[in-house]
Amino acid sequence: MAPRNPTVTGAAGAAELAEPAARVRGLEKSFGDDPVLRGLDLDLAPGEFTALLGRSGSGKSTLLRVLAGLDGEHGGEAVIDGTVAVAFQEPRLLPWKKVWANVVLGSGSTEPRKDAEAALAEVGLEARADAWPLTLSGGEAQRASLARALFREPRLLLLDEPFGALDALTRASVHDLVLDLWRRHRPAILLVTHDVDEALLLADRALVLTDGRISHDLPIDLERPRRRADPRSAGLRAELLGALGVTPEPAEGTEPTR
Ligand SMILES: Nc1ncnc2c1ncn2[C@@H]1O[C@H](COP(=O)(O)OP(=O)(O)OP(=O)(O)O)[C@@H](O)[C@H]1O
Repeated sequence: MAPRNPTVTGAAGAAELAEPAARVRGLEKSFGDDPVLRGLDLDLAPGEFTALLGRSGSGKSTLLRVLAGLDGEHGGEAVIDGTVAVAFQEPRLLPWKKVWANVVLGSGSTEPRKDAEAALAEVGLEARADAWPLTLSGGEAQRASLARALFREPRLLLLDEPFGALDALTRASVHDLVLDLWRRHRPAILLVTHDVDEALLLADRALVLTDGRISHDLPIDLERPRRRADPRSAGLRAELLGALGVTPEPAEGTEPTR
């Protein structure tokens, strides 16, 4: 994978960094007569890891789709400063192309095989470069999907429940991988998740989407050890669960919010 864009250093780079990776103002989105997003405002800072929580049907995926430019018309403004990449819960790899070809698909790389191998090595999947996507395990497919998303060095990486379909052990290893990739490439990340503990583990900031707007925008202690169920996050955890209408439980572990 190419190194991060060197233009982010120096005076011009500082000005570039000051621009939010995404700037959303008064975003409105309806399906038929049903409004989903109702005047939503949001800034995502460069390099910031943000988790987006909200009850089922609150519009999280709709917001991601608008940011990714995958949805048609909307009201208000959504400005993305730079390249955007998306990874979904179901890795959308083309089954008729080998894993390596999926990674560099549409990238215009002049040395696609070499570039794909480097990107796959970064996610620990170099041995599967010549595999067909349908032969990958869920965790492997998600790693390939991350390699493909990061290959373009996006300034904004949108993750729509990318860990949702993985078993607990695989999920933990992909969590570690995402944190590692984020630290190395430093895109701004917007992660949709139903799991408050996952948000507290991974993100710098937690948002809750309620009634078409960001109802809670909570910073997470950046100095904390990034581990599950860290007691320092207990107050914030209770606040987020309260915002989602879930009764907090004292037990550790995953807290589904649907
Ligand atoms: N293409 C579409 N056509 C019609 N309605 C849609 C469409 N996409 C989403 N919706 C509706 O918009 C609302 C928000 O959907 P969205 O998928 O954004 O919610 P979500 O918060 O991501 O939900 P979940 O957590 O269950 O994935 C829902 O009521 C959904 O039925």
